[in-house]
Amino acid sequence: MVKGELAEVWTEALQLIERQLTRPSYEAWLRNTRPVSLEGDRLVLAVPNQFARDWVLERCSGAIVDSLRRVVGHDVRLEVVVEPQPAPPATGQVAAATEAPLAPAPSDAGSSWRTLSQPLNPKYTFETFVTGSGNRLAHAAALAVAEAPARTYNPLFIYGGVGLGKTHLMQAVAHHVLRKHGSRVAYVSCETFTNEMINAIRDGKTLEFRNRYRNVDVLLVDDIQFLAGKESTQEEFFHTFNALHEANRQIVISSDRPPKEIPTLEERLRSRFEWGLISDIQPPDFETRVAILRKKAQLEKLHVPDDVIAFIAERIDTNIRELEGALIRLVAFASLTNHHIDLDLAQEVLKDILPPPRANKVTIARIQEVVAEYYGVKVRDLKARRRTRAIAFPRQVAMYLCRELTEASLPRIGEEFGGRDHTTVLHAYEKISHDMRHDPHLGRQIKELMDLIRKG
Ligand SMILES: Nc1ncnc2c1ncn2[C@@H]1O[C@H](COP(=O)(O)OP(=O)(O)OP(=O)(O)O)[C@@H](O)[C@H]1O
Repeated sequence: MVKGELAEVWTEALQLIERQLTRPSYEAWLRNTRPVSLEGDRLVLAVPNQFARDWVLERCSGAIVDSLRRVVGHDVRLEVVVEPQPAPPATGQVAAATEAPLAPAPSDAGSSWRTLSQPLNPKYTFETFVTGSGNRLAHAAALAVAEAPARTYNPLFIYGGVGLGKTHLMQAVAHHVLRKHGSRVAYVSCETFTNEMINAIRDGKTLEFRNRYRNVDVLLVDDIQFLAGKESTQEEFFHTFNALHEANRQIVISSDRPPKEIPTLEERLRSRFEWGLISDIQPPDFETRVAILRKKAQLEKLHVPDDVIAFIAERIDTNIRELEGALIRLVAFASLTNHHIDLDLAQEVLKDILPPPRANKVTIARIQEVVAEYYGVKVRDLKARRRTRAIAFPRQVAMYLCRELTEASLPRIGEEFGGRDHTTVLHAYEKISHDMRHDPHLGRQIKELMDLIRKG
């Protein structure tokens, strides 16, 4: 398997493995693994030392093999080798991190500066971030902050559900600031901040810890909800926040919920988080999901037909990580088994990971299936360019039902019927509505079809 594909497969597998292990175990042992090769059913994994090798083989080979089976669709034999150099970070997010993540270290900061920021994923930039109704405001605010740190919203607080792009957006700010201003940027997860603080206390180096964090131009802290219940970390973060804010430095924070819903967050911190701008990210709508998949395919130079993209986008509607995961799984499977990617393959390969269509959710695909069967034509014909009367009528009925029973826009319905214009859909809708009023027989057919479609 070529390197890029292997990285993708491993990225997806890591996301599944992560769910099966405790966070500290995952961070300690799997974060620094590197996939070396996957030939046939043999996966070679590199770890930094013998201890890690023993641990991985003894404690998580089951999780690894199990996750890989789900990604590539067959059993995999695991081989772990020791690679003494520090392996490049290989979590889902940073698998391909190659560029130097930090701005040039200020001469007085020395090596401690280098250890301050976590590595950035080179792919998480504004250029690769697709905007849509759910994230437009958060994107605009992040861009404004990146363009002019500490001059617009300070702090910027971004919150949203799992896998909706908070980390991507935070790191896009970091990349942009580094590139444009060459400033000192620190991107850390709340957990890293906490761990570093604990270590500093243990090693009697609290002063150094403070100086490091209070000397940056832009501080980005991811997943701040993990401050909940950690009193001394909250205390420390409070002072860091004040020092930076007073010195007119930019602070960007992300969380899975708004400040007032973070339990046991001290009032003084909560109110500070609310000083600047609070912006949420909502799940993407269908068009944005399609655009994200297209962008991903384009960035990875993958050819994925439009109907396959629409199929995945229709079925995964809440989590962008899962959306991308489904695409990667499909591409990996097709490449491993030398298959051409089409809708049949997508349905087969993704059947275990896609949520079942919601019982009461009527989709365009469902309407097309029912109408085609009812009138004895093929779904393929409904989507074809042909205009014969025998097909035109069921097609118009199907378009009418799509407009009545789904929330899809006219252009989107047109897209699903062989890329027809939205005016064609509107015409079909008006024609069938008109005919129904004059033809009770047609009225009964439509009613019958609606019942069949809703039965699911
Ligand atoms: N608008 C977008 N355009 C392109 N890719 C996106 C977008 N939003 C999210 N992604 C991709 O989806 C994946 C998950 O995003 P990310 O890790 O930023 O989510 P998150 O909100 O931080 O999740 P978590 O709550 O688990 O920390 C990433 O691969 C990211 O690149």
